[in-house]
Amino acid sequence: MGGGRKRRRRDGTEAPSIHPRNRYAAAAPDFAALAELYPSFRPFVSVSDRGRASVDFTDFSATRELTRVLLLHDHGVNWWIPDGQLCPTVPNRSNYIHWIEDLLSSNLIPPISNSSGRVRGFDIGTGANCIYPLLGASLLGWSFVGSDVTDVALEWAKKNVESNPHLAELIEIRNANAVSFPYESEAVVKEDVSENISEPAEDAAMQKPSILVGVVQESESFDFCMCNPPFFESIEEAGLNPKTSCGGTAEEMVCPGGELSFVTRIIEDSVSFKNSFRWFTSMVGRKANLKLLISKAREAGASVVKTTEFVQGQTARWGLAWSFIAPRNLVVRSSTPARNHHSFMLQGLRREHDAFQVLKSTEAFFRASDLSCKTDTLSFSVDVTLSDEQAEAAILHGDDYAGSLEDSSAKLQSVVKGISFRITVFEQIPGTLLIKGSLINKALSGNLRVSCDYWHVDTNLLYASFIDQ
Ligand SMILES: C[S@@+](CC[C@H](N)C(=O)[O-])C[C@H]1O[C@@H](n2cnc3c(N)ncnc32)[C@H](O)[C@@H]1O
Repeated sequence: MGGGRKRRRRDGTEAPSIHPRNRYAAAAPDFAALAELYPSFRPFVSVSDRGRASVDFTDFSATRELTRVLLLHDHGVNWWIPDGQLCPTVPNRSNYIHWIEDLLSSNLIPPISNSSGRVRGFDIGTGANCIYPLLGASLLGWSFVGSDVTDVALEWAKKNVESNPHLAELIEIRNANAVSFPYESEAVVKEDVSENISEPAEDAAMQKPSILVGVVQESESFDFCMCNPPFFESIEEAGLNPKTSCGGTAEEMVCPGGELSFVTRIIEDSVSFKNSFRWFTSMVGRKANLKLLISKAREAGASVVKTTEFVQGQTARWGLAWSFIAPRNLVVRSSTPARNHHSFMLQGLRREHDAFQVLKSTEAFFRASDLSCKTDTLSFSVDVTLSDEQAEAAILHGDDYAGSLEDSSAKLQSVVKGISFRITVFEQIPGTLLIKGSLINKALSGNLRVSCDYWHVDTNLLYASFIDQ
């Protein structure tokens, strides 16, 4: 999210960049230095005539050894997986962790009470590699429940936790097959009705393992859940990327209905845990599915939906987050006048909070929401642009405030393009700043209210974030 220098794709859209807090953002792993330090890694590193060290990513053993060495060297984590299991790429997986960190630190929705005071996450389908709990615990001290359904994943996830006594207290591995019955998952109930089958819920659950319902206990609460779902409907669809060999068995990569079905079930289950999770999140592999899932989360009653795009080699991946918790700064759309500018004063600021610092904070604030920003330090202004998805989400966001969901799909179809606004910071006297925002593309008359509301919501949050400082 945000930060870093953005690359442009051929179609002119911005390519996502590595998260600025990712430890590999400044410099990619140094294979030669790692080979010096770790003799077991040495056979997998070749050095060109020009002295450039490289690793053959089409070799599973090389990819796995690189992951092992990076986890050990940079994260102090002991790790291994058996042949053929999905091998995670440490820099890519770290981006998802940092995006969640951004969601948790945003003021958008209030925190949920958590007795330990420690961030607690639920990793759906943690895999044999257990990568997200190991990264979240080692990088940020978070605690996790990691669930899975296959024997090999459960066995190796546990082994990976036990090999790290310093993290073992923080990570619990849970078998999602061993659900606590009886339970009534909406998904199961709906299915029984639609197929007119009078099977007991247990039998239906045997066919489709539980995801959250029955796995999460009633008394539990989590700051977030995350998931790298089985993306594909068949192993043929999963195919093989000839440029890499990250392994991955059918159990890991495939499920009936693919990611759309899997993440839909998470959304359906999330309704039963509206107040037990602050954020529900999942990775999504297809843009078309992302759009459908945004709508499904809204239909399920989510009050906030956020998305991001992850940098993931040649393959595009998105992050989807939703919550049922009411946003802190409610702006009632129907009563918000359709203005194309808005301003407020910040008074009594400390000396170090001058116009320049506030301008930089403004930029950082919007970048943290994954909006594209261009700052002009001469005019003390920052231009903020929403992507099409963000604009769509803004429209839907607004509908919830207005309390009407009926016309949301119609509005979704009238795609809003090119929403951007300018925030300018004026220093009135030391300690007093005027923050002014105005729409840049006023030609958007039909969507002016939406754009203005989006800006209005975010400037309220912006204001709140200054007050918090
Ligand atoms: C794509 S893998 C992700 C593994 C790991 N989290 C990663 O990012 O490399 C998906 C995982 O979901 C697991 N899975 C499938 N159905 C599940 C369910 N109902 N509950 C929990 N895990 C499930 C699979 O066994 C597999 O380990």
